[in-house]
Amino acid sequence: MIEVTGAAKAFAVRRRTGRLRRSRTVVHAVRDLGFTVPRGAFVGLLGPNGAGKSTTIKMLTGILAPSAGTVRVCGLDPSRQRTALARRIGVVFGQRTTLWWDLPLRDSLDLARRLYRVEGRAHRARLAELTDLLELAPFLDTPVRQLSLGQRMRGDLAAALLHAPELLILDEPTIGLDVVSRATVRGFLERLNTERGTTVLLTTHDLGDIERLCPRVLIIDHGRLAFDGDLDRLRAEVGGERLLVVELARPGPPLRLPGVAVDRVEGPRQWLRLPEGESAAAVIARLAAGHEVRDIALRETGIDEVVARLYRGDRAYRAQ
Ligand SMILES: Nc1ncnc2c1ncn2[C@@H]1O[C@H](COP(=O)(O)OP(=O)(O)OP(=O)(O)O)[C@@H](O)[C@H]1O
Repeated sequence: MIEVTGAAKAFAVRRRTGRLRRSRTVVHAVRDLGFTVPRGAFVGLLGPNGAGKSTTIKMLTGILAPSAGTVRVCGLDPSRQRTALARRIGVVFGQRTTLWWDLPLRDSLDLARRLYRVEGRAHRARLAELTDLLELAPFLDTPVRQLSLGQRMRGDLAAALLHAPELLILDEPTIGLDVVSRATVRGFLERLNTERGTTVLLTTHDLGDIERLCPRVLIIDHGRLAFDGDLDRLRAEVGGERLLVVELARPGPPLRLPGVAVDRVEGPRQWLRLPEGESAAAVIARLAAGHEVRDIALRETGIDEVVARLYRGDRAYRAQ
């Protein structure tokens, strides 16, 4: 469905270097990027700010042409065959709406139908289905500007899906949404993928989206693919360590145990980092032998921390 090979995108930027002087520098937003997404997949695209996610999405949707390499989506060259591609994919940018601000949602959706040339009967059936799945009925006749962010996002999803695209590309679809709206949008995307077989690629900073929806994650860092795999593998590779949170009877200096690093000390509490392969039971036994311990908890590294470590470059990863 998506094939990206050796793709790069560079921007020439003019910077002020003095009162009158300008210099030209080149920003490499994406370099030597390669990945494929098969039909029916649900893939999350992650990366720190400025990593190149939006640039990648713009190349996939044909808004930008790559400076080098090839990008193919649904067998088409996005920047050269943008109109043909638009009939086969749906795109939603969480920060922007494609709906008409002053029109009721229903009219905006009707305009989308004309844009995509969806025939009347097919449109009605599809609209009824999307209205049901996205619970649009209570606000179909409300002008878009009066909709809440969550309602507008559901409207945007409907507009992007009226022409039944094979591939849905989303840029931060849950940004700014409250817990309930986020759950509705996630549930909808999951059904779209499992029941309809629509391929989905989404970028997000929300790791809850990833954990809930994406069996596979691509991580971009400095314009390059830094990881391609599932979250368990990411956790195993980057966040293999576990934390032992120990509460001692009284505050004291950092504990000294062979091979165990003390991460943090707060009064009688200490956070110990267990090296990979080290048995927690053995460390606890050693600890209990020499100290008065009130409480102990073992914590796996959360996925947020794992990703933060990867972004900080604690360890270097290459996509496989
Ligand atoms: N039109 C442009 N002109 C110049 N530089 C650009 C342009 N678009 C993006 N860049 C630069 O390319 C790099 C990648 O930007 P991009 O927007 O793709 O990152 P991102 O991963 O989407 O970030 P964010 O999470 O903040 O949205 C950044 O350094 C950005 O400043």
